[in-house]
Amino acid sequence: MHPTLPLLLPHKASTDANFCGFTVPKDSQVLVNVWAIGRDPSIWENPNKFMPERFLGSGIDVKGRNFGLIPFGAGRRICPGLPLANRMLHLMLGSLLNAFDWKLEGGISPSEINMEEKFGLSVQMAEPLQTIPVLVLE
Ligand code: HEM
Repeated sequence: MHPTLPLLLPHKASTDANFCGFTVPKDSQVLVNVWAIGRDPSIWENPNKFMPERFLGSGIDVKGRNFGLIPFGAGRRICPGLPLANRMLHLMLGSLLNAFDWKLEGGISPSEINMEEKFGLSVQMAEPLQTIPVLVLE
């Protein structure tokens, strides 16, 4: 899993809270490590493997109902742009795949793509993906 914001946005506890036996004092800053949740082998089989087909028929989505996968957060502060992002991503990806045939620069095969990540406030590919679009739709 490759969440855009590996620690979501900083949250603050509005009251003292008990979380899995730990006391979270009022006013603590709380960071949710969704990157680590996505790499937890007790939740995901082969967590480091890029396997989008793992979600086929699983019923798991990114809408904040499955806490193993919350790239948009969850609860009251869930990303309000989720419905827009969800529509735009499908539209953009569908249009790009429909209009172009994609080749990898240097003639490398898809399995050779370096999926390592570079960390910051957001996660990026350590080695940017270099692709060559070949127009198939006039
Ligand atoms: C793929 C695209 C996007 C991803 C992965 C994403 C992810 C996130 C995440 C992880 C948060 C923090 C949630 C939390 O801390 O619990 C967030 C908050 C937010 N996002 Fe997005 N977002 C995306 C697109 C958008 C778009 C398109 C908009 C606006 C049009 C938007 C507006 C916001 C706003 C305003 C917040 C702050 C909400 C709050 O703090 O109450 N996001 N987003």
